[in-house]
Amino acid sequence: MEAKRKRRGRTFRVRCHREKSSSNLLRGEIITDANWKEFVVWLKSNGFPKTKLTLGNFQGIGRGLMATKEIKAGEVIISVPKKFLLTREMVITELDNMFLKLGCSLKHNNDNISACQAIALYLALQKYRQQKRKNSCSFFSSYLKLLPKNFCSLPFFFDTNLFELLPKVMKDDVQRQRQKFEYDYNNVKSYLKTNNSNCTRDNIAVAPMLDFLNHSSKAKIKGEYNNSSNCYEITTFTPYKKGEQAFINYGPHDDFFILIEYGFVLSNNPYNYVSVDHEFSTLSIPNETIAAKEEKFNFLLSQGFFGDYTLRFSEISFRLLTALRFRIQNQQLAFTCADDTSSTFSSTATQRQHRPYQQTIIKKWKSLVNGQMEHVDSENEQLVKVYLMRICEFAIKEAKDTLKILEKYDPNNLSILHVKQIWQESIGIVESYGYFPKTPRYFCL
Ligand SMILES: C[S@@+](CC[C@H](N)C(=O)[O-])C[C@H]1O[C@@H](n2cnc3c(N)ncnc32)[C@H](O)[C@@H]1O
Repeated sequence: MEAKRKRRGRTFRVRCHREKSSSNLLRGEIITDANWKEFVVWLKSNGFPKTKLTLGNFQGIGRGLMATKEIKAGEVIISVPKKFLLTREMVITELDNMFLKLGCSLKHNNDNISACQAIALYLALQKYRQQKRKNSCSFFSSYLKLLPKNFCSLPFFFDTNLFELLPKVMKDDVQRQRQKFEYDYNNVKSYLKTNNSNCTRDNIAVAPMLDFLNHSSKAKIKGEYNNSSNCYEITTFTPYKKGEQAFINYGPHDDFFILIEYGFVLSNNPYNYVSVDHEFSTLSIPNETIAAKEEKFNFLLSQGFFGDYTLRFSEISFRLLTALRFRIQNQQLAFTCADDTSSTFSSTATQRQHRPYQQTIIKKWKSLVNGQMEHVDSENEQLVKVYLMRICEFAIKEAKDTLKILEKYDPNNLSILHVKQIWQESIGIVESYGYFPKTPRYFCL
């Protein structure tokens, strides 16, 4: 009796409310709108295998799939029969039917369209029909109604100002993605006019239900086509309790890639990295002439060691270390040849006398690359640490300067938050590197 009275008290209710809120945060809320109900009926009436998953809304993530019962490690969580897969072939058949119904007499050359282009065209036409409130005759119409209404968080859509605040490596990839889009778009236009076009073959498919699964780098899964059941199956090796969100793993991707391709970022993503190519190139090394720097960069290029220098959580790329060990050797040599302060690596006549030094440097460096030697020597290793610190300081400065600029932008804009997180993660990575002092020091060598 006493216990019962206590359970009805205010503290109990507050605690219950708090527990409920925090479990909602983890578990999300089930979505039961008309579109979802129609989708479930469509799946069932067409023989889609039963799943222990339902659509939910999860705080901080959005829609995803929730376990309706306990799921054990090793269970197949989704099995998509072939007829539910929106493949290139399936879409082309649907497009042909659509064109026929529209009275289009043009014979499209289906060899000239890739899977990605055909699926995009099909989805765009379906969306257009939906907007015009025309009845869809597509087998997939119940699924198409559930596709996200917008997808604007990709850097593809960033305006020039925000685009300029992305790390350089991301900018290059976004530009490539924009060019690819332009190419695909033009190819689809040529296909519609039945002009000849050139398309590279790809192999993608859209899978109802399966495509509601969100990504987690911790999710352990296997996805493969089962030839005996003719289904694409997802097996999870991560168990889930009833009410938890189930995830798949889109691959070992860093946040640059995830933001560009999927429009979100993860915190503490173990695959994140900081690119320091620019910092390496602009590093000022005493006694290194412009000609010597160029010669060294050309040498690194010829050996396949130029660029792609990265820092990861407590890990410096071998490429960066190896390039640095090579690049700063002439500083050491410049100390030994104090009467001549110009570069060992220059090609001027006065420097030819230093060719033997150059040969020694290259020989030592090749031993490093082959793994025959670990370091050039202790002095070189000391200098490597000094220059690594400089690189870290420059990388942190760039991140902090960009974050300062981002402070002026709308703090509630999702894309701004994503870009901020990218730079904050960069600071975390650089600071995780042991040589870097927490309070920045600037060197004057
Ligand atoms: C295959 S869909 C997954 C289902 C999607 N959430 C939906 O509502 O249809 C992939 C998209 O889901 C979102 N997403 C996936 N994993 C996420 C995560 N861990 N955090 C935030 N958004 C995520 C991204 O917008 C991504 O482009």
